[in-house]
Amino acid sequence: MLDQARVLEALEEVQDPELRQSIVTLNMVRTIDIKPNGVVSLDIALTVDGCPLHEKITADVKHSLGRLPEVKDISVTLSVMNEQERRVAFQKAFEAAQQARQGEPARSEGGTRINVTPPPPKSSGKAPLIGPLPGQGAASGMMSDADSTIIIGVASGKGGVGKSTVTANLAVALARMGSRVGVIDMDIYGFSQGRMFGAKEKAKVNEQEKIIPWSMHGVHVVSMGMFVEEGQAIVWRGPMLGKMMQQFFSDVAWPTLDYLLIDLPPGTGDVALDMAQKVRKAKLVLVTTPQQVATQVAHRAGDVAQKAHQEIIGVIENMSYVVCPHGERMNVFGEGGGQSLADLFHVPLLGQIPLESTVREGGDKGRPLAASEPTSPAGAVFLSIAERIKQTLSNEAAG
Ligand SMILES: Nc1ncnc2c1ncn2[C@@H]1O[C@H](COP(=O)(O)OP(=O)(O)OP(=O)(O)O)[C@@H](O)[C@H]1O
Repeated sequence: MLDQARVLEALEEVQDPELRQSIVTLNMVRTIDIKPNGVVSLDIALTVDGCPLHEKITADVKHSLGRLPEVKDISVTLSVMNEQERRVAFQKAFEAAQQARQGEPARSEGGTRINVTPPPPKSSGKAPLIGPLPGQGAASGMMSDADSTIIIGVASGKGGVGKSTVTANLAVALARMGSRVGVIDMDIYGFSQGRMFGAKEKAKVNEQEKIIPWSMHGVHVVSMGMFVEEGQAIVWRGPMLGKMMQQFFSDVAWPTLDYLLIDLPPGTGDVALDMAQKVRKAKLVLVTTPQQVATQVAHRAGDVAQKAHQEIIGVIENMSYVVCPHGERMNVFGEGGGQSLADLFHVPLLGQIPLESTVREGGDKGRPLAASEPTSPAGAVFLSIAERIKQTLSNEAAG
């Protein structure tokens, strides 16, 4: 007999593509109505209005329910969670990711799985390579609270807002100010730091069998691009991604660093959750564009960070305006998104970066603008943001 329990059971396999958990676990299925003629009507609550993934969720729901022989037709209505429901959903996603890491084997959904595990370092078996789960003792190296490297994750709610561009330019700007800077390109599905920094070489290991980071424009960088070509499909899920992050911290011959920036994948998926849990001292910068919809999605990334008690140090608004030939500013993508996101989290808006073709060209040519044209309008903003971050953090350290 077709009842709510069977419908829910069938829906278990449908995941929120961003939170990577079942829509049932996340309480996204609000109502189920089953008519005697086999028509099933559902109300699914999205985590945020304008969720760009609603088509996928609807298609997945229809696909899963369509496999039940008694189901003759499916009608899906989408609504939006309120603040309280959203918080519960994020908490559940967070807890599920935590459980998944405890011993679950790596899963792949087909496609290429690339094992980048280098030969075990000589120290393996002695020091723990991975940061502990909360309450499991002290972490080691750059993941530990004791190490003085300041770790800053660069996050965005959605792709294409310029998070990788901002990461590269901020790193260069910090290095120009005399800091020792590293970058981990954790944007596993869309890694681009190799291109942005102009690095092409594949991974090399030193005598201790640790990966030697690329070193360009005064910045040390590791990326998936050391192992595979940009654009190559990589299909990895939770625990495997956690392992990747572990390797990028522990199995790399990092020099002493003042700052380590982490280019996170867009959204609030496994990597962001993982970093929040493993690298508890990591701080976060949120990148958004001026549009309200981008801000709403970035809000989710910030929400997850706050759940994990991760400090958000500020918001960077990218593609904020175009400088016209006579010097006036034109807000092509609207305005106010960065400030309203900053206000939501009670953090400063660290800077507004103009939309400039030189920014894109710098990224494509492997010469970040902060290195090639630091006095251009956008170059100067990158430097002022780096200055502001440095100042904020040293004020914090001074108490
Ligand atoms: N301020 C800017 N002016 C002009 N072009 C920009 C600017 N910022 C970023 N871009 C361009 O926009 C595109 C997307 O930027 P980028 O790859 O940094 O975004 P992203 O948020 O990291 O995306 P994803 O997470 O999907 O990889 C790139 O072509 C980049 O050169």
